[in-house]
Amino acid sequence: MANPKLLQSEDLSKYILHTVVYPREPEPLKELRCASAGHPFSFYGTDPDAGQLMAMLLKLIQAKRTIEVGVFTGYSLLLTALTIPDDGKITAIDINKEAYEIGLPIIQKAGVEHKINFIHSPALPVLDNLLQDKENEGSFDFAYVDADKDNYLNYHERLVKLVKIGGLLVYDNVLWGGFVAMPLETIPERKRKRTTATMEFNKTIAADPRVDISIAPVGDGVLICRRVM
Ligand SMILES: C[S@@+](CC[C@H](N)C(=O)[O-])C[C@H]1O[C@@H](n2cnc3c(N)ncnc32)[C@H](O)[C@@H]1O
Ligand SMILES: O=c1cc(-c2ccc(O)cc2)oc2c(O)c(O)ccc12
Repeated sequence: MANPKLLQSEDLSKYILHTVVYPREPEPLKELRCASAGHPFSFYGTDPDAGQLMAMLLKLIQAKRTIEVGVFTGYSLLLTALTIPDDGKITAIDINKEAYEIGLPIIQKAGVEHKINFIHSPALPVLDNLLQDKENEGSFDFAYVDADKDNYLNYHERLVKLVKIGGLLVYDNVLWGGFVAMPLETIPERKRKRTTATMEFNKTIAADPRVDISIAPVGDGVLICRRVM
């Protein structure tokens, strides 16, 4: 299903998905997307166009050691596992193991489970724990965050230390369906807290000298940060 989200044009979204994204989507990812479609939160899954960009970034930096905060049924996780080399490793963290178990048989069938260390936990203590060991500092090539939006700044503070200089930190949903650019009073009340958190996050990252940045308006808005110091 096409999702007009940011482009505001269902036809253009459909065009992009059907012309350049779906024809190149690996079969296991298609299968995982279909297996997740019946889930009440199926919209949580990383958008396939954002996924395509993510795979490109992983390849460009030849990522081997990655970390993911927010797994759900595993679309972005499987994408990463299919993209990094056979001896690559992904530390993947989520509080929801049931959702991960929906995608797990497909991950196993794709022959990439050995690259995954799934940690069933809130992410912050896991990141803090990793930082207890100095050896983990600057040891990751790539980090992907697609979890509780209110914590993005907390994740950034930890991940920027865990990712090496020259490595990438990628954040999903930074344009939050376009709400970040709307007057607050026009935004449904239940969406306001996350909208202000996302606005605050974007503003803070824009002023963070430790990273180069770019927002790609694919999916729901993907912020790419490159650690520079
Ligand atoms: C949008 S979904 C992730 C989608 C996933 N990247 C994909 O491609 O399918 C967000 C996930 O973040 C997880 N989550 C929320 N709060 C969390 C926290 N504090 N620590 C770890 N995971 C969390 C939720 O359980 C949910 O599975
Ligand atoms: O509508 C959502 C909500 C989330 C979300 C909310 C709270 C959490 O603790 C985690 C995730 O994430 C979304 C998402 O990643 C997306 O691509 C679309 C919509 C939502």
